[in-house]
Amino acid sequence: MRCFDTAKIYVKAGDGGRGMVAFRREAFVAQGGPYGGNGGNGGAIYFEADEGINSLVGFRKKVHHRAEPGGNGGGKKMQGSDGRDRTVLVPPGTVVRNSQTGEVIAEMFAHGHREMIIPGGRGGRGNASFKTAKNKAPQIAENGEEGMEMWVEMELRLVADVGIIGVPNAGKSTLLAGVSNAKPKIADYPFTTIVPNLGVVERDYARMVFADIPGLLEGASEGIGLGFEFLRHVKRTRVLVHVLDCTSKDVMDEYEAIRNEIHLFDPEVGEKPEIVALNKVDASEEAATRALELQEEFRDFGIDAHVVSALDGSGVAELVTATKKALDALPPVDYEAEARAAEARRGTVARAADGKELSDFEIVDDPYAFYVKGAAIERFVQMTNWDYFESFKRFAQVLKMSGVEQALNSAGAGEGDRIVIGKYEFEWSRDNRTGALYESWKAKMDEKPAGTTQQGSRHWPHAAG
Ligand SMILES: Nc1nc2c(ncn2[C@@H]2O[C@H](COP(=O)(O)OP(=O)(O)OP(=O)(O)O)[C@@H](O)[C@H]2O)c(=O)[nH]1
Ligand SMILES: [Mg+2]
Repeated sequence: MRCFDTAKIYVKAGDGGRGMVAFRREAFVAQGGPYGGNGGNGGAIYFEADEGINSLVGFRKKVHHRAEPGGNGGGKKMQGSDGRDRTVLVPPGTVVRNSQTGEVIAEMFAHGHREMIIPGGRGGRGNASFKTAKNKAPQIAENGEEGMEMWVEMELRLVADVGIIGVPNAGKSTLLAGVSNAKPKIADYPFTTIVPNLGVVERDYARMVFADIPGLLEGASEGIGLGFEFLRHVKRTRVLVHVLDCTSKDVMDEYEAIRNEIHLFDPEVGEKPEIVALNKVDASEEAATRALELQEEFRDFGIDAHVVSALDGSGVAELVTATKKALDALPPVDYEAEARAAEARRGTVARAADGKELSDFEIVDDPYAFYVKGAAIERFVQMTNWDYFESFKRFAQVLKMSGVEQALNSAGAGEGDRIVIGKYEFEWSRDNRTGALYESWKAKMDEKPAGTTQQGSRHWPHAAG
């Protein structure tokens, strides 16, 4: 079964720009201070609900969505430019989940609702930012933080005011086509409609959105048949139009079956105002007579039932008028409150390393290497620019301060063992005197092919420790 109301896409925030190492060189300034600017921040990924879009089908063609990286810092303390944000437009009613964890990260209900999904990577600091009383001429700068990437799953929950429900073949799609501009699939066998159709109905200068809810049948609330998927769509409608086929032998049984399903699925949905359409009265004399009897029966229950023919349109205008009256009687939807409530229901998307300490890590080893796993230490390593010896020394310092060095030594890491932190791999050495550090840094720099940078290289080993 193909379903067009879900999609899976890849989003990535922009990487932060690299910080620069530069020194002031001006006539009459004898000892120029550090003058390297910070990198700009990467662009963020935003989602925005737009009523001009009514399905997720377009995301089949466009799967990857990336925000712009930040610019690198320049000399004269020039800050790199911030990367442009990327906004992904989705139809109102889209629920966005982290596809790995299943966690809901945004609910895009009202038109215009805009939300940041992933923050951009932070710009790396240039050497001007590293100046201290002790080190007046730092030769150190950071890489920008990598922008987070994520696969997200989107599901379109219809935002329809009116849900058309009924057993298969009752005439739901025919009714939707009759009242609105929609062109649903209509055929003389059950389950023609497997994707909910939406139709916009204009009445008295007001707009109502009708949804043709397909495939409701007994057992649907337990996930049997097609029903369960679509029952979810009924949730957000405000009024139900229940279509009955008067040519059927057991109209009342069918009515009860659907009511039971809805009630089992969600009692709250069962509480929504319901209007009954006694359909197909044009089909035969019997159907017309039966319709009038049924109308009486419903009246006894206090239910407003309309005799209609979705096919030739008789009674349909009155049905729409009654539907509008039922809608108008309900309190208006407070979309802003809904958006606030939705936001309160979930946590904010934070950078993985935010709020984490460098000392929050664990050591995992296998025959290949010792892995140091911790969001903050991984970010630190990723942002280290190995081109500068001072960065390398700072790295060695951080390994000591955070307790990583001690943990690796206790775990049995020995001379020449492989250490992996995030995407970077190192060779372990217990000798961490400055001279030894410098030798190993220099050896690796010389080894590096000319013209390459270390950015993004997975296996550029360094001695450290
Ligand atoms: N005579 C007559 N036939 C109708 C009427 N309404 C629908 N039909 C016919 O009934 C059959 C089913 O109609 P649909 O509108 O596809 O029914 P549905 O409820 O959407 O069915 P599913 O999508 O399969 O659940 C089609 O052959 C329609 O032409 C009506 O008012 N009179
Ligand atoms: Mg249908």
